[in-house]
Parts: sequence; C-alpha cells; structure tokens
Amino acid sequence: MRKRVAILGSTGSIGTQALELIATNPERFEVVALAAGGGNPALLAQQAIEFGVPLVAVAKASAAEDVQLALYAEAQRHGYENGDHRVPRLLAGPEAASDVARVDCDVVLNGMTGSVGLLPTLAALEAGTTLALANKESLIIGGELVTGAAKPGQLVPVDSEHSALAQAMRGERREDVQRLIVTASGGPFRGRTRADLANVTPEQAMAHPTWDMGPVITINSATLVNKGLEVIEANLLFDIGYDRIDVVVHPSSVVHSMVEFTDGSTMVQASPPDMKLPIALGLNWPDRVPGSAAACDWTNPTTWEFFPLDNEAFPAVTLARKAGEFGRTGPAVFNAANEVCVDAFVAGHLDFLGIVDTVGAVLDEHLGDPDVARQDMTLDGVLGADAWARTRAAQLVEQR
Ligand SMILES: NC(=O)C1=CN([C@@H]2O[C@H](COP(=O)(O)OP(=O)(O)OC[C@H]3O[C@@H](n4cnc5c(N)ncnc54)[C@H](OP(=O)(O)O)[C@@H]3O)[C@@H](O)[C@H]2O)C=CC1
Ligand SMILES: CC(=O)[C@@H](O)[C@H](O)COP(=O)(O)O
Ligand SMILES: [Mn+2]
Repeated sequence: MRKRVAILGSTGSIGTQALELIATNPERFEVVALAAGGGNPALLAQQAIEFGVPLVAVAKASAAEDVQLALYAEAQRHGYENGDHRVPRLLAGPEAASDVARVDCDVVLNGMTGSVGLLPTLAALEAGTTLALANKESLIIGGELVTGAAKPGQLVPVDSEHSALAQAMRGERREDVQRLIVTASGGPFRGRTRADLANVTPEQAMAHPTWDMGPVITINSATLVNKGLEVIEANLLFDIGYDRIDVVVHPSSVVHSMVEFTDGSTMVQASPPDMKLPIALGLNWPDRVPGSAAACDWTNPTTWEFFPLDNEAFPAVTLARKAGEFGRTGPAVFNAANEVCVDAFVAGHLDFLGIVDTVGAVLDEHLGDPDVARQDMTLDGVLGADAWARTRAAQLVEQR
C-alpha cells in the first residue's frame, strides 16, 4: 500500500526535496495534498499537476487567482481538456494549510517556516495522522500543547539532528540514556569573535557551509539560534532535561547528533549532509527507504572534527536554554522575536549582532513579567505571547 502524503510548504527547501524523493519512489508514496504560502504560484501548480494532486492550498488569498491560472496553464500543458476532473481543487486563506493538515492521509509533512506552522501541526495531530515534522518552530512554541496532542509515535522528527537522535535511541531503554549531544556546523562565522561579527552582511550570513536551506533557517544557523531552537526541540521530543543536552560544533555536518548511554557508550548517526535521508525516514517511519541518500565514503582518508561551542560570540544557545527552562510562553517569545529580527536583518534594518541582542532583551522583559509566570499554557496564551514579542521586537529594532 502506498503511503498517502500531504505536504505543507511544498515549494520550499524541505517540500521540494520531499517531492524529489517521492518522484523516485512512486511505488511507496502518493501525494494527496499540497500547501504553500503563495510566493511561487507556477511552481506550486507544476508540482500539483506533475504529481496528480487532488487538493492544493495557498495561504495568501491574494495569490489564489494566480495559482488558479497557473493550474489551468499547467493542466493545458499536460493535455487536459477543459473541465477535466484532474485539475486540483484550490483552497485559499490563512486556514488553508490547517485544512490540508486535516485531510484523510497517512502522513502530513510540515515543511512550512515559522510559528505559522503551529495550527497546522495541531490540526494534523488532532486528526490522528502521523506528523513528519520539519517545522520545528511549531513544536518549540506549542510545547506541551503539541507534545500533549501527539499519541506515542505520531510525531516523527525530520530535523536532521533529531532524526539522528531518534535513530540512535531506537530499541534502547530510556533509563539507559545519559545525555544527548546535538551537533552544530557552527555556521559561516565559526571561529569569529563577537567583535568580528559586527559588520557581517546578510549575503555572508546566507552562505551556509554545509546545507542548502531556506533563508530563515540559514540565518538562524549563522546566529546559532537554530541550535538554540534545536536544544528546546530535543527537550520536548525526548523528554530529557536541559542539563543533559549538550551542543558540540562539528563543521562538516556528517555526524548529525549522538546519544551517550549510562555505560559510557556513544551512538553516532552519520551520513553526508542530505535532508532526503531524514525526510524519507519521516515519511516512511519506522521503516527506512533504501537509496534515500548517499552513505559515507570510507575509501578516502576521513577526519571528523568536534569543538566546544563559543557561547560568548554566539550566546543564542544559552538564551534558548533560558527560554526553554522557563517553559510556557518563553520559547514562543524567543522564536517570534527572532523571526522579526531575521526579517529586519535581511531587509538591512538591523545589524547581525542586533538579532540575538534584541531577542535577549524581549525575552528578559517577558520572563520578568510576574503575570507571565502565573499563566497556564494555552493556545491563546502562546498566540498572544507570539504577537506581543513581534510588536516588542519591532519597537526595539526601530530604536536600535
Ligand atoms: N531546509 C532544510 O534543510 C531544513 C529545514 N528545517 C525546517 O523546516 C522548515 C522549512 O524550512 P525550509 O524548507 O528551509 O523553508 P523555505 O523557506 O525554503 O520554505 C518554506 C515553505 O513554507 C511555505 N509557507 C510559508 N507560509 C506558509 C503558509 N502560511 N501556509 C503554507 N505554506 C507556507 C512557503 O511557501 P512559498 O514558497 O509560497 O512562500 C515554502 O513552501 C523550517 O521550520 C526549518 O527550520 C529543518 C531542518 C532542515
Ligand atoms: C539540516 C538541518 O537539520 C539544519 O537544522 C542544520 O542543522 C543547520 O545547520 P547548523 O548546524 O549550522 O544549524
Ligand atoms: Mn537541524
């Protein structure tokens, strides 16, 4: 039986790689729905017709007409007659991705970027569908709302480090796990001091040394915010305390993370950097998809290097730990402030160091509010904290 897959964020880095993988494994997977933001109507339409997808969704209502026209044009190119029932149904608007997440299917792959992925993540979990989760932000900001909505085994990590951790812990007893060691490439500015980072440009920050990814996660890798988010993600996915989650810099991104056990053994998951491997495992969990990606080549001399993280030049992981340990709406504020600052940096309105400095200032303000510590964790609370952090971060960016 082929697995029926819905892809949220189909036009992005994760989405397009997932579709490439599905194209080479047509006997294993079929695509039943696609969702995207609306930034690339032609690509969305091309994907929909090429994969024979019956349902397509676009978040920006203003892009709906362009997507509809692109669907007709693509259908015509494939020789469809007018009124052909294979032309997909189109949903449009901010709820559309959540509607797609609720369709009857075997796996929802959430490859959207940002906190906008939260409601679709919850929708997929509530529908009882397996959720292959690349959109780490939804788990991080939703916290216990997301983990509490997931049945055992329903939430499968696609993030390379967390896929590695899940693979290394398969079949192991939880009480035998001592520590999780999350690897970080160190980003394009590895080895620089804080002073060296003052004038780096968006173009330099976009030059990731090992991964080709969407713009937000690429900037997050340069600031190490991505690694901070991943520490929170590891805590939530594997229910392991922050004091037992380490970060180590591993520039070549071949070791995707490690699990240390109580007997002194460390299990390493290694493969050349290629997201198709964790995407395939996410779509086909618990089974592997043969040939998803190339394996390590041992015919040439190989060295793996590991370095401690420079928390002084890159304080984002320390800050994320603070947000994560506080819990509740702390991670949502950390993430939302960062999303605003990344946009501002890319637009040339904020310097590189200003990203994490501003996130830290917004987070401290939030954690210092006595009402925040008293609040229960609710969806409205998370959405409210996200909105507040966006406004506050924008004000601080303006003042900087
Ligand atoms: N890329 C990678 O290798 C990795 C990514 N991740 C995580 O995966 C997620 C996706 O990253 P990446 O693929 O790089 O990001 P991209 O920016 O490349 O893609 C984002 C996708 O989300 C779509 N999108 C935006 N808003 C909405 C919306 N409201 N509804 C539906 N779709 C929407 C975009 O559509 P449009 O094109 O129309 O704007 C696009 O298809 C992130 O959370 C990231 O942290 C994790 C590990 C590795
Ligand atoms: C591929 C993936 O999972 C990314 O999250 C990656 O880890 C980013 O690289 P950094 O290690 O530089 O953050
Ligand atoms: Mn990652």
